[in-house]
Amino acid sequence: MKERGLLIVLSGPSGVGKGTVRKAIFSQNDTDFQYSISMTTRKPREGEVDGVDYFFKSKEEFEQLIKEERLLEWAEFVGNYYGTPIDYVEKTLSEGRDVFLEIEVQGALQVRKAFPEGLFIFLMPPSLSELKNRIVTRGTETQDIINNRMKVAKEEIEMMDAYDYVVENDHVDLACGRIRAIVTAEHCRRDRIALRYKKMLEVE
Ligand SMILES: Nc1nc2c(ncn2[C@@H]2O[C@H](COP(=O)(O)OP(=O)(O)O)[C@@H](O)[C@H]2O)c(=O)[nH]1
Ligand SMILES: Nc1ncnc2c1ncn2[C@@H]1O[C@H](COP(=O)(O)OP(=O)(O)O)[C@@H](O)[C@H]1O
Repeated sequence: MKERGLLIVLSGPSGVGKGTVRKAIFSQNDTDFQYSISMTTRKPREGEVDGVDYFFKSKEEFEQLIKEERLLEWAEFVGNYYGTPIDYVEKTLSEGRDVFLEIEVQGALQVRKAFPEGLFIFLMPPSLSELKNRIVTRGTETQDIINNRMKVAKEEIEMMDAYDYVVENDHVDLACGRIRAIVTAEHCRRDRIALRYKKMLEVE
């Protein structure tokens, strides 16, 4: 039987650079994690493509998915729903492939309950002023939303104890390197109990 893949969860406050770091990780050719595309009721931003960046859903469609228990986790974040389709995650892990989720903090805490064996990484800004700077320079949000996101960000940073690792996103390349190193180390740690190595001993 194939061993299950590793569920990797990258979370952290809005604007810290989760999307940027995730895209940088997946742009590297030797990345062999599978990205789980989320569902959202948020309107697409310019350049975003349905089925690539998100599966864009109406509020009614999303509520139906919740009712049918087709989401591993979901959260309402600054006025929109976001959620992870459960079928893709289960299928991919059972094929022995690693799944990578990039989600906000409430959702990550739900996943921790469902998958305590997952690898939970909190992406940390170098400072709160740098976090605000990143949200402002991205230019996708109004002043009201920025203030709201900063308030939520402080509450989210308080939740970092629930994670296995904290990675500072000072420079995108450095943050990616740290995440890849953590995943590699986690695989090596789990290899201690891996069936394929135990089986080696059975061969005369
Ligand atoms: N709980 C949960 N959060 C998600 C999911 N997909 C994306 N998010 C998070 O929702 C938040 C808002 O995402 P988005 O509107 O794309 O804005 P941005 O990430 O700040 O550019 C971010 O913190 C995302 O990481 C999901 O499936 N579940
Ligand atoms: N290490 C970094 N240094 C400087 N700017 C960054 C860094 N990482 C991300 N950014 C910028 O910060 C803004 C927010 O990043 P984004 O990936 O959208 O955050 P999140 O997905 O966590 O909300 C973007 O304008 C992005 O280019």
